[in-house]
Amino acid sequence: MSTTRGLEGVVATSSSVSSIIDDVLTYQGYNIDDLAENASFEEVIFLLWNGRLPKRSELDELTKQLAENMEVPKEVFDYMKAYPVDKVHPMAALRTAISQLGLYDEAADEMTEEANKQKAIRLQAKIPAVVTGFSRIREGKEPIAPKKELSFAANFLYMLKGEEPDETSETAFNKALVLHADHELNASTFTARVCVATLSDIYSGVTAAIGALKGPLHGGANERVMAMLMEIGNTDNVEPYIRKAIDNKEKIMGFGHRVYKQGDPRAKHLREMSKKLTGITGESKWYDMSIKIEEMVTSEKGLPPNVDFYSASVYHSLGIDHDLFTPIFATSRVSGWIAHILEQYSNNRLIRPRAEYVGPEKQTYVPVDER
Ligand SMILES: CC(=O)SCCNC(=O)CCNC(=O)[C@H](O)C(C)(C)COP(=O)(O)OP(=O)(O)OC[C@H]1O[C@@H](n2cnc3c(N)ncnc32)[C@H](O)[C@@H]1OP(=O)(O)O
Ligand SMILES: O=C([O-])CC(=O)C(=O)O
Repeated sequence: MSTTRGLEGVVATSSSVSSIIDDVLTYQGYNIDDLAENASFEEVIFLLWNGRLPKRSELDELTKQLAENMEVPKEVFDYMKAYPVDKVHPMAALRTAISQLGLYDEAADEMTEEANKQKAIRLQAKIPAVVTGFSRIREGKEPIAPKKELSFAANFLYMLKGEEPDETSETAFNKALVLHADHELNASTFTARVCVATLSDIYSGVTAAIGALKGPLHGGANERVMAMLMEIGNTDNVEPYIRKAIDNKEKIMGFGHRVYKQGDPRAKHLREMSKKLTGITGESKWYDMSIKIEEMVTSEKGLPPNVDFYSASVYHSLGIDHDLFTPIFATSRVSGWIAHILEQYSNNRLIRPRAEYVGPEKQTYVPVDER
């Protein structure tokens, strides 16, 4: 038996949800550049789940179903109020709350295609209320009920802040949601597929995926990019800070990727958004510092930025708390997880690879008092 560390380059399934070929990312064959410029997040959800873009009436129907399912059972918020909120990371709160949502879904273990599609809508619809509700509760405020007439992106920002976003913020947030929606067999999506391939339910699959996304080598990197920018503080400090990190062989958050070698095609959109939004807020230092870091890490380490690098200054400019960056990633990525979960169910086989045994052999049991 031979092993490949971290399963690098291993093709573990076939999928028609999204592809990365020669550093080009497509969702169901649509280039991400095209979608980022033109699509609403609701259209992308439909695309990922159905394999084609919706007609107007289909988009209206999905939007209506999402709006009707956005509210979260009161028990979920009551339970959140009992969390040690000042110590709990929002990703941990999200992981628990999504698992808890399954307790209040009578169809949680119903495995028909129709039941799973309905649960998919309920999960996608409720995740903004869960993320924003926790954010409000930890500030000692009540969660805000969604407004049915707002877009998915606008509703998220509305429920977070209590006021409807301006058009620039809504457009930027929608674009960020589109850019994060799916990404082939990344670690959290693989986790979701492994989980549901046992024929476990969709809530278990999404809960497991949230756990995987939380880690700093995956979705958790965006929050840490902002922590790095805050620590650096200003453009003059970039050079010595990054030099030290490179010399000490430290991982620089927001750089590198297992699949992309020339660069992550999502980063350029986020870079543009960062430039625009930091210009509007009058805090262009976050963008200027990011550009300087990118120049240094790219030229000295040959590592281009990934999706997490510029999303940090984008979300910061939208006035979002830094520890909500990864839950926002999850709010978008749940659409991709669900697409992969439904695809897995439709052609399922248990995922159970092998491990090469490298431990001791031919051991003989010795009673505990004789060891
Ligand atoms: C949405 C996402 O998940 S995008 C990724 C988000 N994660 C991050 O931004 C965290 C920082 N980046 C990383 O840790 C890595 O680049 C990963 C996890 C994304 C990819 O990891 P892998 O494909 O396993 O690459 P691996 O970690 O083995 O790195 C290969 C080499 O490049 C170096 N390297 C990779 N990324 C970085 C980085 N960000 N900073 C410094 N060095 C790096 C490694 O130290 C290693 O060097 P070595 O061969 O001298 O030991
Ligand atoms: O594909 C990966 O390994 C990580 C990533 O960029 C994503 O999940 O968006």
